[in-house]
Amino acid sequence: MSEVKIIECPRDAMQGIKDFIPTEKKVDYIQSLLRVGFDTIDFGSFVSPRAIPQMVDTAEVLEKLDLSVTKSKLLAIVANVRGANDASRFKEIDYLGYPFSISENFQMRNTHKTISESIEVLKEILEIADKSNKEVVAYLSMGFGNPYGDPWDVEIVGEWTEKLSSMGVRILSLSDTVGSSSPEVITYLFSNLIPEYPQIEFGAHLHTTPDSWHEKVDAAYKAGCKRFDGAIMGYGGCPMAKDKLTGNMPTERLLSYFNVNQVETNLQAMSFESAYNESIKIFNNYH
Ligand SMILES: CC(C)C(=O)C(=O)O
Repeated sequence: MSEVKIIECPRDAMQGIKDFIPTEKKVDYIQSLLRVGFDTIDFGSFVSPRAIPQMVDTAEVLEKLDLSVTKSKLLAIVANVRGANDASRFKEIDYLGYPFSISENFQMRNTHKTISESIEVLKEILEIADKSNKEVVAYLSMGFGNPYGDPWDVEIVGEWTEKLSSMGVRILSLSDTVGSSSPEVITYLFSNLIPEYPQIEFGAHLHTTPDSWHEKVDAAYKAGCKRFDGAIMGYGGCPMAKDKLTGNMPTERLLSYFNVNQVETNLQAMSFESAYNESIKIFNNYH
């Protein structure tokens, strides 16, 4: 039995790559991840192809995956009601991931909506998920700090957690979209929010520079977080934050942390190695 959930995010790794990665290559890469035993694969997004052209073939990728080899669940990111409706048609998708930024500036940049408009969107997405037998994973983007000039403090994060909880969100991933978190803030937030909201599964969607991955994971794990997002080699980052683009938490670092600390992840080492090689093929060839 795994003691932590690891969510692999090929979507976040690929979404900012300019060269179009052919659908078959995406399928091979995601298919290799499906064999590893990750709790969830954040495999694609149903968003405007004008905003994120790389993800235009998410539906086609999904149709080509062989899901008989896996117990991993599938998560697709949606940024509006249209995307949620598109994703909800696929019974293979378990989770609709909704990025909700507590930075007005970033929310506008990411979805062309204000925070209060985005809350209305989230209400509708929760209803769509409910009707289509899916669960919403809400991401509190800029959850650990805000470099875009909007007010940010831990009380604001607490107020938004309360609001999302009252709306029925049951999985809330604090998201460090631009890698601005510090171990102190990570510790403070998880160790206060987790006991206060026992009905919520909290996750850490961390972005990081190579020198600070360990202190971030260590802070989150020791503060009680059991759900971690990562991407092999730390590829990717949010294209809407191009001025502050910071890579994802490298999955191999997460795994080494859990290995050293004897935390069971139940991942298949050999399959992870093949997936690692598959992802290197992609990221060496497409930029
Ligand atoms: C959609 C979310 C999870 C994201 O990729 C980010 O905030 O970095």
